[in-house]
Amino acid sequence: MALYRFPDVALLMPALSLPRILIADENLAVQAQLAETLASDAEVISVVRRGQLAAWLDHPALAADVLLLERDFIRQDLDGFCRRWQQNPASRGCDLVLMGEADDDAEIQALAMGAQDYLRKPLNPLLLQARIKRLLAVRQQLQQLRAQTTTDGLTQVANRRYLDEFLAAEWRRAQRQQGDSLRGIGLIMADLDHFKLYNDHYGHPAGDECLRRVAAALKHTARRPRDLVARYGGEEFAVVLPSIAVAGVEVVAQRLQQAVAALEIAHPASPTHSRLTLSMGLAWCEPAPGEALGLLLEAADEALYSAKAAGRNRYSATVDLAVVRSLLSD
Ligand SMILES: Nc1nc2c(ncn2[C@@H]2O[C@H](COP(=O)(O)OP(=O)(O)OP(=O)(O)O)[C@@H](O)[C@H]2O)c(=O)[nH]1
Repeated sequence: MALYRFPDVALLMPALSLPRILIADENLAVQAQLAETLASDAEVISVVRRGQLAAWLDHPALAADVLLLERDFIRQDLDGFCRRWQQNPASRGCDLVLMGEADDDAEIQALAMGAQDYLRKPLNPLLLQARIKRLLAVRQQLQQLRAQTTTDGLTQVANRRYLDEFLAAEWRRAQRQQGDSLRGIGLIMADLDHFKLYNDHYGHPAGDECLRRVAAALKHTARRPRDLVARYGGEEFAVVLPSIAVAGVEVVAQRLQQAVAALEIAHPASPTHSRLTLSMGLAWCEPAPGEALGLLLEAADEALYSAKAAGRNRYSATVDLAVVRSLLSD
């Protein structure tokens, strides 16, 4: 599957729209029966050819919550399909339910292959509805739980744990896409200037409110579907920019700086500026096979340090890891 889908934290929040169920079955009578049974609980999409299924699964915007798959639809290599399904990050967010004959061995095999459930044919509409409702309810609970464990409680942006997961997945994706012109990853480490003095002056609750407003402004600014804003710790945020050219990183940094300036948060205790400002370290990389992700973080961190040392309220030049690599090998 060509396209990669890693949900933004906001997408992990409980969905407000109906869940989407993709039904892959060549039998039109079964399709009609399923569509009628599930229509009140889900948006139902019918797929009757294998090519259509691949197109749906490959397209992140069309992502489904559940794939209801007739065993014979895949024919010879059902086991291989299920294995690829589990390994592929693009399908990780979608539950797999197999349908087939009323046969214990087939059901055991389906569950062993990683399907969430097995529906026996001929389908009993009430049983089918009950099973799918239960699956969707569990799914929603898991999504809520995942949202809690991946979101920073104070600022509601991604937390450090999700950042690590996200960056590692993007890094691997870029490593797989050798030759792709847009496989560069930008990383901006942003730190509020003299935030200790802000806290000392206004108190911790005001400091917390300030962090919330800045986080919202960053998130509003880095808003491409695959951009990620995360709280790295304390008053430091990380902004990940997948599929970006090196020149784009500074453009985003400039916008982030403007967005924080536009908040016009007074900071009378600051020795450098009368309003709250950000310092940012910028790094960019086209990851080579085998290259460690830690280098990108280190580069952005060091660049942040130099932006602070140069007087704050500024961003560094973008550190291109290819240049660092060639300097190291000289
Ligand atoms: N209100 C509030 N403050 C926090 C939170 N997390 C970290 N801080 C504060 O952020 C401040 C960070 O201080 P420093 O690391 O010394 O840096 P700074 O004052 O921002 O100075 P520079 O980074 O050098 O510009 C400390 O006072 C922390 O207590 C939080 O969740 N809420």
